[in-house]
Amino acid sequence: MTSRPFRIGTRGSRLALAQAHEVRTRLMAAHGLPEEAFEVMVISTAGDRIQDRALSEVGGKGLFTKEIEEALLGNQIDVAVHSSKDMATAVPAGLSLSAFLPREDVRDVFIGRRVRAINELPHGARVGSASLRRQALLRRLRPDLDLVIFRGNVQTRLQKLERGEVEGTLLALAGLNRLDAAGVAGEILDVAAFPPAPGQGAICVEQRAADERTAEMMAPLDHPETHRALLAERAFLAVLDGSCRTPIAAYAEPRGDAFRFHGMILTPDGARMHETEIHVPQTDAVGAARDAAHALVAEAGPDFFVGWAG
Ligand SMILES: NCc1[nH]cc(CCC(=O)O)c1CC(=O)O
Repeated sequence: MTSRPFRIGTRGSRLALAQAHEVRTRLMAAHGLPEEAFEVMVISTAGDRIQDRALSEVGGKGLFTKEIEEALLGNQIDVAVHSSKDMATAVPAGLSLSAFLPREDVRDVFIGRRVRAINELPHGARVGSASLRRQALLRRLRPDLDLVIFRGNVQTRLQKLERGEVEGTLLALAGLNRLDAAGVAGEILDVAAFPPAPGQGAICVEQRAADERTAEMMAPLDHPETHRALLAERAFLAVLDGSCRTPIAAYAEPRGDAFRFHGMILTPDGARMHETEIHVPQTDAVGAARDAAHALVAEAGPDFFVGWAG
């Protein structure tokens, strides 16, 4: 270690900070370094500042990463810690994803204000979510619900729920676990009926591609199985759509040396859905996920994707 601390860049939400601190803790353990060897640097992103519109309206996933990636490229930080789910499929030139931490729980949960489960919600109840995937999946289960856009970090959403702005919301269990807040979850949703977003539950570390010293620092943190799952899910997403404008779910579930890969595309109203399930050796998963995505595109037909525009 040289004199200056190793700089870990992150957004400033409590979840983002918890994730950055997890990376720091793992680096301390892997390299026998004290806390002072690291500096966690908070970087504000457009996604954190714009709270009143759906992400799909204001430019998608890059919103949470652009300023952080600029800080990496500008050598103001050494690594950036992200939720893989928030990452666009294309990594900017000069950067690379060098480590994926062991995956947390991939499931979504329902959190109700006065009920514990989705099927207990009264007819027409208002439910908030900013995720087109969650909205579409929820519409399939409960077409009667009044779904509204619900942005903000996890704390903000829970406060809005408590204030009664909505009767329920959906969040990733991974985030709640990292915030020690899983107690608020009413119903844990099954991955078959409610498959996660590509990358959900996995923290990833981004760095300058040519920074070999940092690559060496990060190597012991990488969890190969999660890394392979994430590459497969991101390959599936890349074929279908690089942004978060569309309801797409993908989960490469480890089964021994293989993955059970489940991919799904939906129209935003949830009325139409196409899904694929394949079993594939982990080392072949990227190509198989890409093929599965192309097959889904063919199966759905061009008119399916008209509903995805805008
Ligand atoms: N879009 C925000 C976001 N990005 C990652 C997580 C959860 C943690 C994870 O998936 O690793 C969340 C909140 C949520 O969806 O509940």
